[in-house]
Order: sequence, then C-alpha cells, then structure tokens
Amino acid sequence: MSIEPLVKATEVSKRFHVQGKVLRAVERVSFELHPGKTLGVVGESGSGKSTLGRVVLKLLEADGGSVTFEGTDLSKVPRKTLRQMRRHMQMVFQDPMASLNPRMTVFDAIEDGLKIHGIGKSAAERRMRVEEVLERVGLPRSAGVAYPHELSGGQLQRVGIARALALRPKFVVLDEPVSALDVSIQAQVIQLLRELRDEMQLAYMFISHNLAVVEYLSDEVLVLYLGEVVEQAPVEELFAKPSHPYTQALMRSVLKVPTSPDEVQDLTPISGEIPSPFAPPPGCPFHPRCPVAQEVCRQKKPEIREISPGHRVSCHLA
Ligand SMILES: Nc1ncnc2c1ncn2[C@@H]1O[C@H](COP(=O)(O)OP(=O)(O)OP(=O)(O)O)[C@@H](O)[C@H]1O
Repeated sequence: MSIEPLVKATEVSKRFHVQGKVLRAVERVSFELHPGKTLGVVGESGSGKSTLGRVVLKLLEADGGSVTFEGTDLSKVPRKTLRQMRRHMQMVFQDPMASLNPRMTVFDAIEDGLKIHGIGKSAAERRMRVEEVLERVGLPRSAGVAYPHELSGGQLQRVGIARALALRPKFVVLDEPVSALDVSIQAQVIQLLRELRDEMQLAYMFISHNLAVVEYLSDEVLVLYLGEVVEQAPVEELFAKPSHPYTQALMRSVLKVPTSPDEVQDLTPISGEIPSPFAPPPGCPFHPRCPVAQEVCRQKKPEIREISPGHRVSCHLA
C-alpha cells in the first residue's frame, strides 16, 4: 500500500442556503482512501451521503476543509486541470437510466466518454476499448447496439459501470449503485464491483443506506447522521463492536445476508423521525431518537474521539 492516500478529505463541510436558511449537509468529515480499498458511507436518507460524494469529486464546491487527490488539493487546481483529472475520478449513480441519453446506443454512450477525454487515437481503438469494457462488465457485445430502454435494470447498471471504467479511473464514487435493482441482481453487481476493484486496484467510495450491502465491499465505514460522522471504523471492527446507538439501530433495521435459508430475522425500524436539517437538536443530534440518551446527551454535543485504533465515535456513552 502506498503511504500517501489516493484521496484524502480533511474536515470537509458543505452547506446549502435554502430560502434564507442554512442547511448543514456535510459537517467536518475526514477520511483517507488508498488504491484497491473501499470506504463505505452509510446513513438514512438526507444524512449527506450523496453531497459528500459530490464534494469529494468537486462536482460541488466545499465550504470548508480540503480534498486532495494524489496529493493535489482540488480547491487549488484550475478548471482545465480538473477536467483532465476527471477521467481518474468517476461517479456511478443509482439510476443509470437517468444518466444515459435515451437516443444514444450503449456503444455511443461509452465511446462518448472516451472522446470527451481524448482517449483512443482512432475509431478502431475506441471500438476495441468499448467492446473490452462491455465484456468485462458481463454484457454481450451485442449490447452495444441496444438503446437504454431495451435493457433490464441490472444490464443498465452494468452499462453505467462500463461507462465509468472505460476511462480507467483510479477512484469511483458509487452512489447507491444497487439500490434500484432486484435483490438477486444486487448480489451479482456487487460481486462484479468487487472483482473490478481488485483487478484494477480501484478505490471506491461506496454509498448506501443499507449496512449489509456496505459490509461485503468495504474496508472502512463512515456512518453519517445529519451530515456528521457519528462512527468511523474498519469494517470488521464496526460490525463486531458497533459503538454508536445510531449504528446499532441501523444494524437492527436492515436485513443481513442470511446464513441459512430458514433464518428468521428480527427487523426493528429506527424509532422517531429524522429531525429537520435546518434545526438540528441541541446536544447530541441523535438524542431524541436514542434509546439510551441521558441528560448530558440533551445538553452537550459529543466530540468525536478514538476509542480504539482507527475506531472513532461521537457519543458521550461509548
Ligand atoms: N442542491 C441542494 N440544495 C439544497 N439542499 C440540498 C441540496 N442537495 C441536498 N440537499 C439537502 O442536503 C441534505 C443531505 O442530502 P443528501 O442527498 O446528500 O443526503 P443522502 O444521504 O444522499 O440522502 P439520499 O439517500 O436520500 O440520497 C438533505 O437535507 C438534502 O435535502
């Protein structure tokens, strides 16, 4: 493993201004990501996962903190350089249909990306590259002539992945890449993502609201609540010793990968509503929903602290 991380985020924050009010979408998030590794990002809807992904790729401007890619501070690179860097930093979305032009064939959609980034000297070279990547993501060559509406959800997501990977990126943000797919197809696509990562030494930021999906692919996990990291740990550690009540609640609220066909799983939805991001509660932002909250949690905001190497938690009681 290289000493220098491929991607490094330091205290990254992003605020939105909506009708005169400030919404803290991402608040002081830090992480390091190395080639071949996956950072899982989990949290309920509105916790800031997509915003974090976009800020890290500089599709959105951060308000605070910094992001470096291969040691280069993204806030300091000129637009032109950023455009050139983009091929190495790609994003795959939940809904591939929305990001594909309905009037473009799969082949053209993938080739388009190559043209934009000036990859492949000739049409023949680009064709080879498109066919190679289609095959690599498990699509038949004939898929190239298909239009998006002719493909299934799983095939479309493979196209989305192919389009990103044709550029041979180093870092890919996967934003809920399997959430729209049937459960049986989810496993296939996740397996594919894992193989591609290992083969190409890709670094992933894998965004999902489902901890069970994140577990299989991640090396480290960030748990976000109202834009803030409440827990951050190596994946085995997080699942062995989830230490924030929110992480524990998330774990109880999603189906695990069954260990036997007749295993019965008890699902407990997280109680209470997510507070308004415009007016987060005082003290610990999770206290109104926390089953073990005490007076201190209502009064004082916990600082994130390390409870064992690489395991950080923001809870008074952890
Ligand atoms: N462009 C925007 N303008 C204003 N508010 C925004 C914008 N984008 C996101 N937000 C708000 O920022 C917060 C974080 O949103 P974000 O989409 O990052 O969360 P998420 O965890 O990805 O949720 P989901 O799983 O639903 O996509 C939410 O309160 C959302 O309403």
